[in-house]
Amino acid sequence: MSRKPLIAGNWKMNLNHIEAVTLVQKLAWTLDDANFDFDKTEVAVFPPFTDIRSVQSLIEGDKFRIEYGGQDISAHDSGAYTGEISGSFLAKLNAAYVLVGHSERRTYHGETDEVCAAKVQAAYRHEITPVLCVGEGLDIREAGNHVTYTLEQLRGSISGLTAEQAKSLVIAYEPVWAIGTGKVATAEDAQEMAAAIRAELTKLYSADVANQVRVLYGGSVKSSSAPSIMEQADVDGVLVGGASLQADEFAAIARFDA
Ligand SMILES: O=C[C@H](O)COP(=O)(O)O
Repeated sequence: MSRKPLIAGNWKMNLNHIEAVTLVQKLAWTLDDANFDFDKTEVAVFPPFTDIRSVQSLIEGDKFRIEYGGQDISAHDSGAYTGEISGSFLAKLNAAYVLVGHSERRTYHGETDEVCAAKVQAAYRHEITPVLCVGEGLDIREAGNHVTYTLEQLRGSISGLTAEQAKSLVIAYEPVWAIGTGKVATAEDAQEMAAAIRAELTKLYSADVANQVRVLYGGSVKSSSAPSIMEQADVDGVLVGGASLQADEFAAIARFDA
């Protein structure tokens, strides 16, 4: 079963819509100059909501083969939910992906597994692929409970998901202690969790479903660490934060096998 690698850049709350256009242009040109093979590896960016229309216009206008998505989605489709963004709005902007349950949403906005499960469902209602984020904090890792904890978070966040839906799911394992800290989990840590996630999906669904799900690693990924992470059998991509804000560095991560 061959899963197409996904190199995803989560800009978090960085770059306004003008800066967004500059970055995407530079990224596309850098990859083109390097004869990047978009058939072999997918590249996606997750800009702030206010940037997405500009990013869409640029990508569609210049026929760049870069995908894009939202950093969050409302569990609701419309109504009195001030500040929230409906999946229907993201779909109208041709967003291919949406992040769900990023640790910063879970930590600062109190998103529970139940909320994440509703957001995953909202994404599927609007034919957007969710990139579901899971991962443990430092205390849990140090106590050696990281696999149990992360799998429990996974089960809670995909509750109600059908096998058909699960096949296209993307899961990002992001150990919280490695996010923005410069501490990268080892490639073996990433593989251990990616394999555990796939084994859990086999139990919940089937080996066929589990083999189609893409599992990414995220947490302080740089162009120097990406190749060994991407070599791992169960790791299908990376979710990059800080390093995705520099076109050259993000392009170098996408060219992990160059
Ligand atoms: O979504 C991305 C992750 O939170 C990783 O961020 P980072 O690469 O800045 O550590």
